[in-house]
Amino acid sequence: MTGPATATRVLVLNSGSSSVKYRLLDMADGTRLAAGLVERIGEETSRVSHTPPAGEAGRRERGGPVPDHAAALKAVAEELARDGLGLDSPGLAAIGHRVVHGGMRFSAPTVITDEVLGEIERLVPLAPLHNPANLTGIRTARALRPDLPQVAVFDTAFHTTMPEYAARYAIDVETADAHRIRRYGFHGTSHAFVSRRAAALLGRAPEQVNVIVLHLGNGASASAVRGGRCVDTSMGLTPLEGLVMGTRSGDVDPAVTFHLRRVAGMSVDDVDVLLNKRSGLVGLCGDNDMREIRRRIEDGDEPARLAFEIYVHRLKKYIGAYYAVLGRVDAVVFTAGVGENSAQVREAAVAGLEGLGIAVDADLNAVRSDVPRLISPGRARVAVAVVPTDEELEIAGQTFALVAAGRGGVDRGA
Ligand SMILES: Nc1ncnc2c1ncn2[C@@H]1O[C@H](COP(=O)(O)OP(=O)(O)O)[C@@H](O)[C@H]1O
Ligand SMILES: CC(=O)OP(=O)(O)O
Ligand SMILES: [Mg+2]
Repeated sequence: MTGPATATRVLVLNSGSSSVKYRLLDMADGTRLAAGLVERIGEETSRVSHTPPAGEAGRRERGGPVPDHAAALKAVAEELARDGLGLDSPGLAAIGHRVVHGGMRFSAPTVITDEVLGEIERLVPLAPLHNPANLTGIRTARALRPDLPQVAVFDTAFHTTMPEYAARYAIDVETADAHRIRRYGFHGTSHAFVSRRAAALLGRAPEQVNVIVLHLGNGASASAVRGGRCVDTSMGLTPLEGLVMGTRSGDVDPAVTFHLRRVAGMSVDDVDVLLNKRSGLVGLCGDNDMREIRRRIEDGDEPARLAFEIYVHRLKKYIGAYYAVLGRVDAVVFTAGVGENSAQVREAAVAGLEGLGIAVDADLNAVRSDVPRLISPGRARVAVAVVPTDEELEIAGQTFALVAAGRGGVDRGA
């Protein structure tokens, strides 16, 4: 086996509740060696799609049940081995894992020890949809390659720079502190990557620009980034707060919860499921895919139209709020599945904001492309941009930098 001096490959695992996304990169030159997705884990109709070094043309797909995350990781290892890139192949320097909740403690990528694993476990109640899957991914990968550094890259890390007045909720301080209740924020790996790329698109250093990043995927969040540091973000204690999402409500009056308990006799778990899984776009119109919602709107479907309007109204409110927070905004940046692909969402979200210097050029907005691009009119005071996110690439970069430097992550204590 090649020694650590020449090991430059990083495997990234992004374990979701029912899927595992993975990518194998050679960090020496940034080559993507392989990538893939295991979907619908735990169902009869699971699917493994694997893209080998040859690229899309060599893509392999197979069905058949993948009962759990351990089986999913085994399938990933098998697919990689078929390309001669198995977990025991020479050159693998580390495995980087997306971990959604890192609490107050982890503000940088961190080498995973038993103790770090215990802390991620302790944070499960704050990210019940995400951290358990992340943990299974880590445990399985460690069992397969116990000798290899495994690195956790936290969604919350980028947001640890928020000032106290943005991170604290206005609730009784003792209760909040006793139960670690505060705004943590999520999708930080994406917000960090996209805000940096946006600065590059403007031809300036990240320290010189203020940007509003709108990460609109299944989960969605906004952040205000001043000079490369996050100063506010829309997700909170958990990834439920803020924007309207595929299945999550985003902001609601917390009294909705008491009301449903008292009046509708719903349990806390019922309300949890309602707000996390049966709300957002799916709760409003039955569909959580923006493409389908747009098709229905074209056909004159009223619930789909209203769902769309609620979605973009919330987005517009956050753009305005973060404009006020930042004072000066250099760019409003759209990213993730909806942000990168839906010209209608982008147009509707900034409609009427010309007074703030924010507008899109209809022709530029209509262009379909997978590279970072400006969509605002030439002379606009505020640039509006589409910048594709790449969480896996960012995780690989952070993982490799940490391993190459041969040191542990910043650990600020509990
Ligand atoms: N062409 C498109 N037009 C509008 N929305 C799209 C398009 N392609 C993908 N999307 C949206 O992107 C969402 C998924 O975003 P993505 O960032 O991949 O999600 P996640 O990583 O959170 O699972 C889908 O729910 C879909 O609504
Ligand atoms: C934190 C979060 O919401 O992640 P995702 O968008 O992957 O669900
Ligand atoms: Mg995502």
